[in-house]
Amino acid sequence: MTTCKVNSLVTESGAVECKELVKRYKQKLVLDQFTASFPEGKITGLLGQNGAGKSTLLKIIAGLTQPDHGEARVFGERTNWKQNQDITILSDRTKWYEHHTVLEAIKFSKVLYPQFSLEKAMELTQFMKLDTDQKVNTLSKGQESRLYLVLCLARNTKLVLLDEPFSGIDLISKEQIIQAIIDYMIESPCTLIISTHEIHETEGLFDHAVFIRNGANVLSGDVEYLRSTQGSIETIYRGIYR
Ligand SMILES: Nc1ncnc2c1ncn2[C@@H]1O[C@H](COP(=O)(O)OP(=O)(O)OP(=O)(O)O)[C@@H](O)[C@H]1O
Repeated sequence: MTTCKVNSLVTESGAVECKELVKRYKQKLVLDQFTASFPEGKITGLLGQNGAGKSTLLKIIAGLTQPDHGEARVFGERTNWKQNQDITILSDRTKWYEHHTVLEAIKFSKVLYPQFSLEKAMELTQFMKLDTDQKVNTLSKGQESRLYLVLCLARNTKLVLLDEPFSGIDLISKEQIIQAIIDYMIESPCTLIISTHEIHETEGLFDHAVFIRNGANVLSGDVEYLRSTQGSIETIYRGIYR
């Protein structure tokens, strides 16, 4: 497949604008002039194979790591620590609240984040079928992923970055989580960027897609437009990474 960028049909301004981001770890080039726009109020799938640079990119957008070159702007501002209250990031390596119960983890989040909604957290906890009295360190991987998602979504930030929220989760749980995200977006619209290499199950979730290969944006655009011109997201993905 040829490398190209598709102009999005979405007219909203980019909530996140990345320009010529370069990131190296020692000699390894991880982001290579990465440039992309992530539309406001939409769900963007950040798609790519293992090691493509997805997590690194999300960390730069969240201001957790700095690029060597280029810039990321979130709602018009260069990423900085002050935006912490406006950005939620769910990292696949996050380990939170291990000795707390689910309810204690929720209450602790309320202390940490002023905008955190206890009401929304309890609603999501019920939907995700989590036992509020269970200790976090006894949760299965799938239950743990559900809890992290509850804690992220209840923070009510304008930008939510979910790094591999579906990894290690069974199909039914995945579908429930996807439904929870869709419901959440209807009730509390925000800008959501989700990194994943699980295209098949998540295809219907995305409004916008960015395909990253070897740290570069090789294709991006409105999902409906991509589908109408190039086929399903899964077909496009196979074409890019085969
Ligand atoms: N702190 C680090 N130090 C050194 N190398 C790193 C570091 N973080 C990431 N890398 C390397 O950067 C490359 C991109 O990693 P990254 O985690 O961003 O990819 P990814 O697309 O999120 O992968 P996956 O889908 O497997 O999670 C990989 O080769 C990884 O080994």
